[in-house]
Amino acid sequence: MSVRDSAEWQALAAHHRELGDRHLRDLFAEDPGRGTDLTVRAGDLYLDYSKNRLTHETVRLLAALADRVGLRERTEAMYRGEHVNATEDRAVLHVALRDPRTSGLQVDGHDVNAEVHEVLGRMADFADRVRGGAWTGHTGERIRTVVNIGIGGSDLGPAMAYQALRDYSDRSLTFRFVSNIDPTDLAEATRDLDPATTLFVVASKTFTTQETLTNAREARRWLVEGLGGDEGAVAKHFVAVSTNAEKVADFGIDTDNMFGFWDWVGGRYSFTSAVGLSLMVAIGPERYREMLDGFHTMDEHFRTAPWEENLPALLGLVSLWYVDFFGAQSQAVLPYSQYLARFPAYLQQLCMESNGKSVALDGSSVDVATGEIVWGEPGTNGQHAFYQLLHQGTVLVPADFLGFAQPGDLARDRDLGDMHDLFLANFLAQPRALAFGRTAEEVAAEGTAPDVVPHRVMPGNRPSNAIVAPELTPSVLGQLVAAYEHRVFTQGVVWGINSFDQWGVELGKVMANQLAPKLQSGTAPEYDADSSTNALVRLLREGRGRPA
Ligand SMILES: O=P(O)(O)OC[C@H]1O[C@](O)(CO)[C@@H](O)[C@@H]1O
Repeated sequence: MSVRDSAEWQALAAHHRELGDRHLRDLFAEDPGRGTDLTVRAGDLYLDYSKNRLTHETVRLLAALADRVGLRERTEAMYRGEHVNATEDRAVLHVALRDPRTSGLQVDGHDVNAEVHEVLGRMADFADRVRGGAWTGHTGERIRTVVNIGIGGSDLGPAMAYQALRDYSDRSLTFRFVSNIDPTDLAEATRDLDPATTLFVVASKTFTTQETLTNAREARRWLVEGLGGDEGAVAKHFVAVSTNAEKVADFGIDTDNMFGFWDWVGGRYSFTSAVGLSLMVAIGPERYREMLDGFHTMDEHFRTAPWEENLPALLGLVSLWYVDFFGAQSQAVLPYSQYLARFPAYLQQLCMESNGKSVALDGSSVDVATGEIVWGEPGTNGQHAFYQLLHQGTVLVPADFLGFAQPGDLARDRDLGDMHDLFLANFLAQPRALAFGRTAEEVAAEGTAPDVVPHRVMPGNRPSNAIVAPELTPSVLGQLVAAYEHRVFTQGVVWGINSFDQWGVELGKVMANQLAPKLQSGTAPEYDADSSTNALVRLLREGRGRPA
């Protein structure tokens, strides 16, 4: 039976018909306790979801829907290591990556905790050696720059987190992240580097990804050439992070220098696996453990808290309320922290690769809307770019505002507290303006010319969440990312889809492999694709000075 036919879904539909047009101004006027009642705390995070178009009754109905679809049972099945990724017949155990227990959970005949901690130990040893200068390059010099080569889940997590936790990173080391197969990405990243002091971390779950292997090959060529042509240099300057030891060895990286993980870690859920190696080198094993503990705090909260007090579940259920009952198609994520500049990009993969699905677990087509377009920019930059549409446009865009009471040590040491207050004032003002707006009467009362009044009216009733934490520490970052991971899972369970596969990205990869020889060949190729692609191939070949 489709979730749509359930009594719980129908109750929400009926409730939406009653509540749909109610204005947040009225909801706040009717319920003075709303601004503190519709909030929840988990770990260091405080979620205020009162500026959403809902009431306590909505939350009760959404919680009933979560029960109806068996969210609790599905969560337990995931944490137990059942193969909840049915289309790939795999367990989904990213929560085990941050579990502080060093042994116990048995899955498919393996002690998962023990294996996780063995790799974490090796990572810590390696990170300490690079940070302390004991790991030296081919010429005996210490490493000064770490270049992470990976894409998707093997890039976005560490790249986002490195930026988020710069305040905690070893400033004597430089970190760069190369992902795009556009040759300019690698060329720019290595342009001013000395091969003798550069270490490459090649991260790829499968170790078959075209972008990563091509970049890694070019990086190796650059390194070997730069160090006098000695292939022996590779061992000191390349380490791998992967599940595929065979392919790592084929590539020419000694598997002693490989940090493994497992097929039960999905790419976009892999940043707390060995994929976090570059980050661990940056912030050190101790801070890294604090981050893992932050993840674990949220994992336990999600597993145990009742839905109405469950921060990730509420995030998922409230967003679903907009997607399925208000027809919202996108979700803005607006971090008021420059350190979180890459957070929206990270969430794009997490949310859209997970829940951009139109087939249910049983193979039928879904009959409810799924997924959302996730996007955003750090405040206040976004305010001067796209907020106009959020305030007065015709589309409904629920937004998550993220804010931190303290700006971090660097800004604090420079005594920039007043500046941070201004920043926070913006963080407070925007959701308030979105929710409550400004009426025509209010605009006219300010002496606005009558013909301009309609242009200056702010309709309000635009929903948002505020997520607040004391400071962006490693632990808080972990809590935040885990909250969004479980938000995605919550949505996926209600929608009845598999949030852990990504078949939709395969076809483009196959076609790219078919088209590459047509661009590369020295003679005019056979034009056997569609007429549009054929014409574009011809144009690009001409542009590259090749016979078309
Ligand atoms: O880590 P790998 O195997 O190189 O894959 C990179 C990315 O490619 C995808 O498979 C598809 O985009 C992602 O899920 C994954 O994070």
